[in-house]
Amino acid sequence: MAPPEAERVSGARRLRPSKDMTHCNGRGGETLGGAEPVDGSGSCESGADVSITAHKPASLSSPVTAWVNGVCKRCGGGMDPLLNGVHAVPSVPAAAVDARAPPRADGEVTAAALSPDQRSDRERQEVIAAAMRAILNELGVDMHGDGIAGTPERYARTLLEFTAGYAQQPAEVLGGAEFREDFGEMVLMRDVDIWSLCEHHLVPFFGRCHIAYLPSGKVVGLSKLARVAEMYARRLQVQERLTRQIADCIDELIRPKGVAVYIEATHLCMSMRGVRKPDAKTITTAMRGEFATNASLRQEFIDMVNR
Ligand SMILES: Nc1nc2c(ncn2[C@@H]2O[C@H](COP(=O)(O)OP(=O)(O)OP(=O)(O)O)[C@@H](O)[C@H]2O)c(=O)[nH]1
Repeated sequence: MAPPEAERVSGARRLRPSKDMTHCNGRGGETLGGAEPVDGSGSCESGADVSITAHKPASLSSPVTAWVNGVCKRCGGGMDPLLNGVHAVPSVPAAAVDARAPPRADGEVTAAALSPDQRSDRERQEVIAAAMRAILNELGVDMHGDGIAGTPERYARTLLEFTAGYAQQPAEVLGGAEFREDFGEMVLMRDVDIWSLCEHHLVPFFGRCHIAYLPSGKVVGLSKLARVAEMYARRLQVQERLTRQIADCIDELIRPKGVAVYIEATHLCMSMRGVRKPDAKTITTAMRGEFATNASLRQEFIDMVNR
């Protein structure tokens, strides 16, 4: 008798087998052929909104049953986004695992490949976790330990946090916190910590950002300057682009007489790998308006930053 189709469920549920299923080999590894379908066995404790299909693995005497956060408690294996690895597959579109973003003329990395509208946050997390599980499997990591078992899901949440800035828009970040004020001198916010991921190696770069502007009839809520920096830092970046984006955003949103941004950062891709120069620091600046045209004002800004 042909096995029933997998049912789409969420929360704790029963698993039903499908002939299209890939199988657990008890090691969270390769696909096995010829496993017996299991009629209505298995349950899921993950609460994940995915369709999961299950077969009785050839190498196991009882069916795959217990899933916790997408991890099989029997073998530590998970869901293979490439449909050919580990024993269950989340029901996300094939396009969901295509990490290629459409190229943009200005070379900027967009979120298009990371957050298509058709996918929920939960689905995105599952796709990333599944890809991470495949990577860990490929590295030969034993996924049975208490600490490592939930790492793919943990990593997915972390990566989404690191890139949360893609979902934010400048106007929302500013939130209308502009106040008419008769103050035309330089406002400088120093020492804003930034943590970002370099788009080349996906490892952190971090440092300090200093933002100044010359008000033109209105001032902006101080926290919003730091929020603008945070929004752009929480994306895959290069330091130069991050610096430019912060300056342009403030320039366009509040139309001051000038904006200056100064970032000093350490790139772990240069410290813990590659050329291995842990003390190297990169400084980038972006000057707009009077900061670009008035050398003494620019110097005053630099002096205040380095004071
Ligand atoms: N301009 C710029 N370059 C960066 C930034 N972050 C990382 N990089 C550089 O991006 C470059 C990528 O160079 P590739 O030759 O493609 O990569 P790679 O073989 O890993 O290079 P190495 O880091 O030299 O080992 C490296 O030189 C990195 O130092 C950044 O924020 N700005």
